[in-house]
Amino acid sequence: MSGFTVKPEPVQVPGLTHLHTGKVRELYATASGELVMVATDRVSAYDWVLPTEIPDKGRLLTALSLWWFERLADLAPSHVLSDAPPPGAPADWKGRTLVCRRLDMVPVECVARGYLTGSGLAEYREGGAVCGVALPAGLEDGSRLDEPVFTPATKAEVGEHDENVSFEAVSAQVGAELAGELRELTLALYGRGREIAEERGVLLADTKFEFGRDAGGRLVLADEVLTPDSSRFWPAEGWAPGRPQPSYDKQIIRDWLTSAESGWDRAADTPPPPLPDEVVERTRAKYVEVYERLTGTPVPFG
Ligand SMILES: C[C@H](c1ccccc1)n1cc(-c2ncnc(N)c2C#N)cn1
Repeated sequence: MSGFTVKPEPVQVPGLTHLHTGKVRELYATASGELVMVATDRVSAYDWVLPTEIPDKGRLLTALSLWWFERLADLAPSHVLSDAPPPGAPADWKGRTLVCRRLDMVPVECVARGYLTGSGLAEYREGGAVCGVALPAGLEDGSRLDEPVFTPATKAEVGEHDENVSFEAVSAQVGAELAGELRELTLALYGRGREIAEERGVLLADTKFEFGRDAGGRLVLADEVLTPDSSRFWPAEGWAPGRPQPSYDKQIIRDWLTSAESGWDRAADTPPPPLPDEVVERTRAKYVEVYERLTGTPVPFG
C-alpha cells in the first residue's frame, strides 16, 4: 500500500466543483468550465503522502511554475489564464492557485532525461536502453547523457508508478504525427530548462511535461512545469556520477525517514511518521533555495 496516510477532505468552495485530489494538488472546475489547480503544502516521499506539511511549498512551487511558463512561452503556449483565486476561494489559496484553460489532455507523461537515474537507470541496467532508446555501455547512476532522451510514460492509476513506454507505443496510441510533436516539443522545453538552470548552478536531471490540445487542436503546455515535484534538480556542485545524487528538495526528508531516528521501516509498507520540526524547516529552506537560485529573486511573499 502507499499513497495517503489519511485521504484529505477537499475544501468546498461555492461555485467550484471539486474534481480530483492528487498527491499534493487539488483540481476544481468553475461554472464556466475553467479549471482551478490548487497546490497544497503536502509533500510525498517513497510513494507516500506524508502526514506533515511543508509551509509555503504550494506557493513556492506555483511561483516557480509561473516563472518557467513565462520563459517557455516562445516554445509552447500555456494553459494558465490567471493566478488569481476565484471569488469565494479561501484567503490562503492566494499564491498557490492557477486558473487554467480546460484542454483535451494527451494521455502521455512526456518525460525528458538529460541524466540517467531512477526508473531510467533501472531500465538501462536491465537492457542497455530506456524506452527502447539504446544508450552507451558503462553509464552509472547520475551519468550525463550525450543527448537528452524522450522517455514517455503512461499515466498510472493512483498509487501505481507510471510505466515507461517506447516512442513506437506512443505513436500507436496517439498517432505518429502527434508523437513526433510531443517528442520534439518535450526535448526543446527540457533543453531550455536545462540551459537556464545550469547558468544558475543547478542540474535539471529530468522532468515531466503534460500537454493538452485546445479547441483549435493546438498543443498547449499544461499541469505544472519544471518544479521539484515534476523534475529532479541537483546542485551542480554536488554532482558525482556513480552514486545517487542528493535531491535538492527531498533528500532531507528521505534521509530522516530512512534513519534509525524515525523508527520507520520503508519495507514494512506502513505509513511514515510525522516529520520533526527541524526536518520541516530545513526542507522549506531548500524549496526557498531552489526558487531563489533558479529565479535569481527572493520569494515573492513574506
Ligand atoms: C493530473 C492533473 C492534475 C492537476 C492538478 C490536480 C490533480 C490532477 N490534471 C490536469 C488536468 C487537466 N485537464 C484538462 N485541462 C487542463 N488544463 C488540465 C491541466 N493541467 C487533468 N488532470
